[in-house]
Amino acid sequence: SKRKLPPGPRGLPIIGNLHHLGRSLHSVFHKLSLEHGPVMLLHFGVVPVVVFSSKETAKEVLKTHDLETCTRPKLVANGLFSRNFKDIGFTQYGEDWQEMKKLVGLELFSPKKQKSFRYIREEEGDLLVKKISKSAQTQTLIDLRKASFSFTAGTIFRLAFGQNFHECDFIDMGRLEELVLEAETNVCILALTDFLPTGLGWLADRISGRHSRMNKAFSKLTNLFQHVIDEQLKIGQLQDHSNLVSAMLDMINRPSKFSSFNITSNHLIAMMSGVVLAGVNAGTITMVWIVTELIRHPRVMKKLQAEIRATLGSNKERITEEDLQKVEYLNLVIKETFRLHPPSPLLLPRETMSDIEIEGYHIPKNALIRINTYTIGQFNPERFSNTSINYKGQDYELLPFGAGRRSCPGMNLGITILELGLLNILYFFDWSLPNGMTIEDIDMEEN
Ligand code: HEM
Repeated sequence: SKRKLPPGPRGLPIIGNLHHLGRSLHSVFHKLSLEHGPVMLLHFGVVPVVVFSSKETAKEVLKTHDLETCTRPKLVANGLFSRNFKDIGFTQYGEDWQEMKKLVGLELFSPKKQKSFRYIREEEGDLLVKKISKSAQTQTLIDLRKASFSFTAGTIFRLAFGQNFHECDFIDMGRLEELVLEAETNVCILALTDFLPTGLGWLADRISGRHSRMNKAFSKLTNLFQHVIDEQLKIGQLQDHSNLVSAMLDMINRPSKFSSFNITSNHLIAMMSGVVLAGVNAGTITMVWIVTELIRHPRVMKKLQAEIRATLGSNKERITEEDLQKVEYLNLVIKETFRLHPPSPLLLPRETMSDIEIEGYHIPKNALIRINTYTIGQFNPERFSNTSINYKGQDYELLPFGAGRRSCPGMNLGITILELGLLNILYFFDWSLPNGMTIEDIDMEEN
């Protein structure tokens, strides 16, 4: 009596028509789901992909069937990026993942660590203000993406890697951003090996140069991380565990003291890559969308700045973390932007570990699952004022950090960095578009 999954469009027609559906996978899924409904079966080559695009079905997957769907598929690009699945984000569900999660819980995200890193976040906020002030004084344009990247990456690299990239002699921020973007683009590539029958896809990826492009992008990032590791080794005092990298190096050097989990240098590199991709990109993207939406809605921008300035007082010299979470309207703006522009619009891919049933549909074992939070956001235009809906993973209409076992472990840190950056940007500066540009000129399509 089980219902069969409703098929989406098949094969060649979709390949021929993809370009008019959008530049990104999520905009393609969005448009298809408008036509085919909240549960949709697609065929990526020989692999069934099931897309869920409603809050009800997202809850079924992420809550009711969390345990049966919380592993990750072994996609080629993800494996290359994560040194054969040695990070947290792309690792299959099991003991290694649990150990890695415990490790970051202790060495990066614990309340004690977060407290000890507070000065780093605040200093990076000061630096952001200093940089923008310089441009303001000389009336030079600001590239907000670069400024946001520098702030977010600067903060996360310092607290996770113990490396200050603003004062670093082996790479500058601009080049770092290029490397991260290149890695990000490549980790999202769907290799043909993943979806074509054995051998055929493998060959196609080699002939097309796809495989070697991915490898090159990731090895550039690895070279950079090797520099960071060398610096940490030079500084020594690894046993202090003053950042995630030094803690992991200590565990690699003294395995008998930490015998429960055999950490290798591959875990370390994979972990560093994961932090860059998950933490730095999501934060930067969110900051850019928030300011973009504020520029497009000048009334909201004015009201927000007035509230921030009234709440914090008019003569502050610097923003500190005591100022966070005081401005309720900022929280609303963040939630609304998360709804419209979730930085990870399809979450990370999941895979069913057994047959399951959702809304009467039979989903087979080993199916690839995507949760389309982008469409869920577009389809639930409930406003958040006067509601208790939040982004922490209990409300399935708003899932910027995912939900369930594989949800984002960096949520609190990510929100702290985001709010600190926004308060600095909005308290000290007024913003407008470059000369001659109007709101209509802003390209809102997502990559
Ligand atoms: C605004 C900031 C951030 C947003 C919006 C965000 C969003 C997300 C999302 C959507 C996922 C996938 C969840 C899923 O598939 O269900 C994720 C996973 C993850 N995030 Fe974040 N993230 C942010 C900041 C951070 C930071 C600062 C870090 C670390 C420094 C981080 C580390 C991770 C890791 C390690 C995972 C993989 C979890 C797993 O698979 O078990 N994130 N994040």
